[in-house]
Amino acid sequence: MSNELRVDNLVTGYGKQEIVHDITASALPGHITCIFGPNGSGKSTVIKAIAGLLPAWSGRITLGDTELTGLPVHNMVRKGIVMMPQGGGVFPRFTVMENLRMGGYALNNRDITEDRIESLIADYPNLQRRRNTPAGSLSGGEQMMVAIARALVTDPAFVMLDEPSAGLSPALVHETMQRVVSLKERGVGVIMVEQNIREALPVADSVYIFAGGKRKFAGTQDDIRDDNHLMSIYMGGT
Ligand SMILES: Nc1ncnc2c1ncn2[C@@H]1O[C@H](COP(=O)(O)OP(=O)(O)OP(=O)(O)O)[C@@H](O)[C@H]1O
Repeated sequence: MSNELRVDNLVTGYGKQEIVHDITASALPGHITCIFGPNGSGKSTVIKAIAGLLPAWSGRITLGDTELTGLPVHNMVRKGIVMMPQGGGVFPRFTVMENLRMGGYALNNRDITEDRIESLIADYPNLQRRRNTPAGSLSGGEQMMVAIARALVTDPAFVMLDEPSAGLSPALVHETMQRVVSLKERGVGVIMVEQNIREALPVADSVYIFAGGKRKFAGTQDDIRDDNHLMSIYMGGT
């Protein structure tokens, strides 16, 4: 498929330690692809490799017909793939606007960056009001909004979110998932690593489960719900 983001037979790790063993997965624009699995199963490692933060030891990363394997982060951003790290990665001493401008660094065009920020921030009234406030003084939920908005400044085709619900109250987790759905509605492909399966599963168009650095399941949320064995082993019986 022309705009499909794929990893094929990905192997990677840290130092000499192989963490991800031959994982194949794909994601579509305008879809939410969720990756679930126990702690330490390699979920974050896979999305770091897709983002260009970790080299692929073997295997391929492609977007449609474009080869992405081996590209550094700033080139991945130019190809339309951005990642929001665990915790959002917002710089607390910088203002909301300064954080958003950092999202546009790879564009290398101040006017486009400013225009994009203005149109994005219009969707986030809380951030609009606090645009000159240091991000560290915002609530956890607002900081997550800064992180998501910052990921959108380059107008990406795919956004990878590493545990966006971590540390948020149940109400904010729900709001964050609604934001994720709104990304999909804009046509953005979302790849989301999540521990909060209860909130994330209902918004997922496709689901992967990783365990021990291997792919254990690929399918839809309905496939998972129908599989009692999977539910009890990997999903905590949710
Ligand atoms: N920077 C690093 N250096 C060395 N080992 C690492 C590094 N980051 C992660 N690991 C190891 O890689 C393995 C997989 O970690 P990863 O973060 O991908 O797991 P995960 O499935 O995302 O789980 P979690 O939800 O706990 O983050 C773990 O054993 C972890 O200790």
